[in-house]
Amino acid sequence: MAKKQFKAESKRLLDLMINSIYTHREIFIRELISNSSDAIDKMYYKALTDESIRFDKENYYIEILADKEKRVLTIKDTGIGMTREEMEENLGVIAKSGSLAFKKENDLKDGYDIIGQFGVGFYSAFMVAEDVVVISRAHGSDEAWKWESKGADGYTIEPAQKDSTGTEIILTIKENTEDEHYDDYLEAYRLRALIKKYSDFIRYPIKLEMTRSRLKEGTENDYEEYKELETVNSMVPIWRKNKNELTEEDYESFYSEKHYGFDKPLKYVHMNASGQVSFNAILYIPESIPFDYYTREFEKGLELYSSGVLIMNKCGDLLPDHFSFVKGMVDSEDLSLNISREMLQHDRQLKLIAKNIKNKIKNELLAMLKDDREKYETFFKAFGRQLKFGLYNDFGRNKEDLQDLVLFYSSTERGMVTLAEYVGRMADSQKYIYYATGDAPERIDRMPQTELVADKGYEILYFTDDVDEFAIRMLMSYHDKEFRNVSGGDLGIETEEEQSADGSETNTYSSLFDKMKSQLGDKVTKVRASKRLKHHPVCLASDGELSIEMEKILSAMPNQEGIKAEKILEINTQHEVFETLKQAFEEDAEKFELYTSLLYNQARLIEGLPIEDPVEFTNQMIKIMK
Ligand SMILES: Nc1ncnc2c1ncn2[C@@H]1O[C@H](COP(=O)(O)OP(=O)(O)OP(=O)(O)O)[C@@H](O)[C@H]1O
Repeated sequence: MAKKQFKAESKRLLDLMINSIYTHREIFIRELISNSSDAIDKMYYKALTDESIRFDKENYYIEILADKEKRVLTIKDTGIGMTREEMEENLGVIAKSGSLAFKKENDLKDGYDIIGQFGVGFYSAFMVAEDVVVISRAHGSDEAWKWESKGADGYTIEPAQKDSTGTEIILTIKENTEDEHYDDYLEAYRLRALIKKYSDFIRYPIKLEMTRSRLKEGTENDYEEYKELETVNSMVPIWRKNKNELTEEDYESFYSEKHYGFDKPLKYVHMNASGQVSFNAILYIPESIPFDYYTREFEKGLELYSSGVLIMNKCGDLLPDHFSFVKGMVDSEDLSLNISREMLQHDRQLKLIAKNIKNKIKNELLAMLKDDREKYETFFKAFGRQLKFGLYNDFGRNKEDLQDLVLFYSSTERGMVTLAEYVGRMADSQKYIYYATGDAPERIDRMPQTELVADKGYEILYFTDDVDEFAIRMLMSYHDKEFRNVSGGDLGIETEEEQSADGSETNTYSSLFDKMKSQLGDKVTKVRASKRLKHHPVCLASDGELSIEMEKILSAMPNQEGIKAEKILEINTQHEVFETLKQAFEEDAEKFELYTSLLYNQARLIEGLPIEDPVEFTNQMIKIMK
């Protein structure tokens, strides 16, 4: 029998195929199963137009058998098979796809499931096999043919024996090497996992031969091994089913089957989109935070399928960072896959799908916020931080998507509120949206800086997360209402009369304040009479771009230690302590110095800032206690 040679280009191509197209050897099984599925599909389509063919479902399946001793893995199907010519054309010419040709000839529109299109998948078998035999009998033919190849050397075709229509691919699996454990592909449990991973939604049964053991008949503890075919794949993808037929339990079991999380999903969304781009998606919002969510190791993304075949485990491009908590899958036939089917060409369709998904998640969250507040707050507890990071990132580019989804603790409502709710409640006289920063609501409640705003009866948003103030600064305003830190300069509250009174107070005591300032040096930029303090003698404020809270956060980061907020020491001139201070200013320089230092340190303590010299501070306390 004459050995036919691959054309020179084909040889190189085959070499490329085997060594560089695919990153994971294991996908050979996906490729061969997809071919078998295509071959059965072709029978199905033929039966649609040819009355002589009956398509009885039970006769169409794929079988996978592994023989460890002989190192042989066989993939059999009852599909359309190949004639001798088809073998020549499809297996002898790389990048020739009989499946694509079939799709074109039969004018199959999108929506049909034929998977093959590049004419290369078959050769991935050479990544794991040293020898590949294909025995096939075409539909309507009574002869069978055997194709055999060891790779780049070429192939042979000869007559063969086969009783029924279909194809058998017989792989002699390579010996193990230091780097690669080829034996894996002969282990039933491993094969089962691979089939589940890549080909779970192939529409025809994939039957895997499993070795099991049972008690020998007539014996009490004598076991024997036997072989049994087990259907491994789920076949009908849940996302193709009619939504009305599916129950909450169906979605929940899909969530756990796919290992999207160990929790119960808080919400699921089933999308069937058509139009500019058609795709199906099942998305989940988890109930609890994955343990690695707020770490660098966390990888966002959705599973991506094309015609039911897994293309990517985590396609990050499908989700914006601020919705990175979403789990689930997308299936679309409109994607431009690259030849390895492992990646997508950066494509318009994918962008369109991502945009649709983003809008859908946003709307679902808004709906949850409106209709099920308790659930939304559970969600926000877990992932609210990520939404706030989203507001801050990319220079606030996503604020339209996110500003109505964030919640903050409210001083008057004693619970979480939206910005819209806050603004809706604002009094006519109120110019700004006020916020205060601190570790916890209870601590912020007691902050002297909140006194004036709270006394006016205005609501204050409590920022307890590191990211809050940064996010809000990026947002700048909400529906034309600007944000104001209660510790900041102009609070827009005082009447003109009050303002000039405060101004004149600062003037009245200017020499006293100057003296305090010169003692404190660079520690503060200014000492002034406070407009906001009611019951406390002293506080720190900052007028500049950077608040004291932001300084705390930034200085905890590496290489940011030098960042300082402008600090202003504010003194309550109505407080009785101020009387003592005034007296000391007139009469006792040493006492004045002591009081200035103590007041400054108290202001730092209230602000949650460390005291620069704790020993000196306690010595000073002892001095006044004596
Ligand atoms: N099990 C099979 N039964 C019938 N024909 C097959 C079978 N396997 C492969 N073929 C034929 O061989 C051709 C080449 O297969 P190959 O896997 O290389 O490419 P493909 O499936 O067409 O495209 P892709 O590279 O996108 O998978 C197929 O198009 C099909 O015509």
